[in-house]
Amino acid sequence: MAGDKVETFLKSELKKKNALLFVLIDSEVSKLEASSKLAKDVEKIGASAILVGGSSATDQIEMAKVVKGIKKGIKIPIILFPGNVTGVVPEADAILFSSLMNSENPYFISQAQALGAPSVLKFGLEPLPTAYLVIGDGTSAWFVGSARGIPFEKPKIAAAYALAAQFLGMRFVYLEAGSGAKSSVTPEMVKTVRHTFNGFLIVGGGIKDVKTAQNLVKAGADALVIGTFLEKGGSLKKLQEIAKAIQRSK
Ligand SMILES: CC(C)=CCC/C(C)=C/CC/C(C)=C/CC/C(C)=C/COP(=O)(O)OP(=O)(O)O
Ligand SMILES: O=P(O)(O)OC[C@@H](O)CO
Ligand SMILES: [Mg+2]
Repeated sequence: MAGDKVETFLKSELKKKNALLFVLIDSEVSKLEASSKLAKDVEKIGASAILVGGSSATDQIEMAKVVKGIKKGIKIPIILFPGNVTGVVPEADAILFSSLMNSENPYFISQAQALGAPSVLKFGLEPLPTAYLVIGDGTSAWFVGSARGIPFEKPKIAAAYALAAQFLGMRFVYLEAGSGAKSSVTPEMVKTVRHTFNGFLIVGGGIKDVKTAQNLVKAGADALVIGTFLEKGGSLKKLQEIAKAIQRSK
């Protein structure tokens, strides 16, 4: 088995930094050269991991190339963020082995996982057991994953799912407003989930400014995921400001 190197690394980073920044690279959007450079740059400014994935990333060959290319230049872990079995590729360090718990389609709750698990083992990827909870609607993850989006203003429902995840032995919860979401998950929802869930709490979707990031971390997020901001040409300087701000905002 792949051991628990990445999970241990993330926990020790968390102790040092208080909250972590994960950068999402969508292999459909950023091709090989651009993503290798991006990964190096974001490592320099304090990102703790690179997530590679996309809800419509079906080109496994391209994704494998991107992972291989990124890996050469960085020390922080590469964590796969699969939208389907096609998101399982070799040479990454770990995988968000996620179940979209609030999907209406059992495929995204347990079938994709069953189909992908043998490759995870074969490629020696460290599986990070993750409850992937889609909040709101209208985003790619919501549509592709047939999610019954948890309403933004229903934090208790999110907390109930997070508690169920904990009882099922999952050590990560990912509150996902969706890539490019108009607004991020509310700090109130993060706070409510934080009170209930003991594990590693990831929050993503629509985060693009310091204030939002700080408020989510103050509410209890352990890691924030940022993707679209960079895809849309957001500056590394601003990303660095976000990284610095969250590392002392709890
Ligand atoms: C564990 C394995 C093998 C599979 C998990 C399968 C699951 C649970 C999928 C959840 C549904 C889904 C489609 C999730 C998408 C996750 C993801 C990579 C989102 C990133 O969003 P973008 O793909 O960047 O959004 P755009 O498509 O808008 O770019
Ligand atoms: O692209 P953004 O909106 O930063 O969202 C990141 C991630 O949560 C999407 O899965
Ligand atoms: Mg994308």
